[in-house]
Amino acid sequence: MFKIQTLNNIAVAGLNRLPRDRYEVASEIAHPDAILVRSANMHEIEIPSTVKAIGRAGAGVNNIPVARLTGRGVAVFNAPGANANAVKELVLAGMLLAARNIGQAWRFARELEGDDEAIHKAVEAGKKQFVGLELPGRTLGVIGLGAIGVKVANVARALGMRVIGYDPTITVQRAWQLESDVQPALSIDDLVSRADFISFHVPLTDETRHMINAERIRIMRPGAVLLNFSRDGIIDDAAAVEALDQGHLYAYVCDFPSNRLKDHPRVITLPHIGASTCEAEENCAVMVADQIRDYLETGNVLNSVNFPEIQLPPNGGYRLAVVNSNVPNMLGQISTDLAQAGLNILDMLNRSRGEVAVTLIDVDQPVPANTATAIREIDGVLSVRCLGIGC
Ligand SMILES: NC(=O)c1ccc[n+]([C@@H]2O[C@H](COP(=O)([O-])OP(=O)(O)OC[C@H]3O[C@@H](n4cnc5c(N)ncnc54)[C@H](O)[C@@H]3O)[C@@H](O)[C@H]2O)c1
Ligand SMILES: O=C(O)CC[C@@H](O)C(=O)O
Repeated sequence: MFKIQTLNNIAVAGLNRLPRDRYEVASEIAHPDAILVRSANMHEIEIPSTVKAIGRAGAGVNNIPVARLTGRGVAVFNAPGANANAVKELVLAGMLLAARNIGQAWRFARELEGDDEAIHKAVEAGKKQFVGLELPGRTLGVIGLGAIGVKVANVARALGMRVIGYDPTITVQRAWQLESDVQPALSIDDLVSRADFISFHVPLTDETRHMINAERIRIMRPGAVLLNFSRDGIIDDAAAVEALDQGHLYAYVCDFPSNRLKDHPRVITLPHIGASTCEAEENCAVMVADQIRDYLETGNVLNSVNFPEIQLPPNGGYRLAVVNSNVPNMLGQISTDLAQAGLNILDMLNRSRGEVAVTLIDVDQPVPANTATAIREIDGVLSVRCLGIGC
């Protein structure tokens, strides 16, 4: 029986991918084999030594201590692209909210008082405060052209906007998906100096933290709009508020409220709902539950942020799944231990990524406990699991 701990609400469609005759799933559970999480901060919690995998039902993994877990041989999975459409739609809504002053206009309308004739008069007198602008012909700059950024760029093109993008590590797959008339910016400075709307779709890392600061805001076009549906910390909020107060920026739309931002008249904050649609929550939960199940049952790895992709079709026999440091002579030592136990290797696959390697070895008989222990004790081996029939 595998034990799965959930740290956040995970859509039922995903949990249903884990058959209850083989999986126990609960928010509080002793000795979990894997953890399913959305945005809960895992940096501060103790992750039990029994955990072999973390499944992030979403894109960003900055809430997970990935490097520490890699050192322990724990695989971290996410759900690339599974919530991208949801975020794209909210970014589009954010651009329209800002361009047409919808928040302020709505508040004005809600506060109208008197009979209908008085309201009609106040409407016609007051609406000039909310004159907005249209999107066609304006320039959108997209920083980060991954699953979300590409969708945002393409939908803006479809609306008649000019689009420029910046992503020094764009993948070939994403480049193929991008509308051909999206122009590459030379640098972040180049992009921010040419855009009317700037939308961020990068992970939060040491490199991207405060990617937008006072210096970069100074080179933005007067009246520019910032959209942050990426992560709190990508934009220096204090610098953005100062530029709004000085009238240099027009609006700031973001998914990360704070005391500084939530009541500002030119800021629209939403409570981190970029991925909060039924469709996105289901997509993420199903994708990540399938990946966790595959990893626990077969050792195969798909969509991990720290482990190499590895796929060895299960043959119904006995499998050893080893996670080890990516250093010389690991395979030699492991196969020597197997040979000493009289086990014949039927199939084997080894893949590495950075400092970590995963080795899947199918053998003709169950792996004796003392052989598994001997392999576990090899210097550089991070984890060993015996999988399949009889293990
Ligand atoms: N608001 C929400 O609810 C919500 C939902 C989903 C994702 N997100 C955030 O959005 C981020 C992006 O999601 P995604 O699914 O598009 O991820 P992704 O991995 O598909 O794309 C991220 C892109 O950013 C690029 N990038 C990395 N560093 C960069 C840099 N310094 N400059 C320019 N580009 C850089 C990468 O090359 C990649 O193409 C996530 O990491 C997460 O933080 C937020
Ligand atoms: O789980 C969520 O609701 C937010 C997910 C989002 O921030 C992500 O990075 O995918």
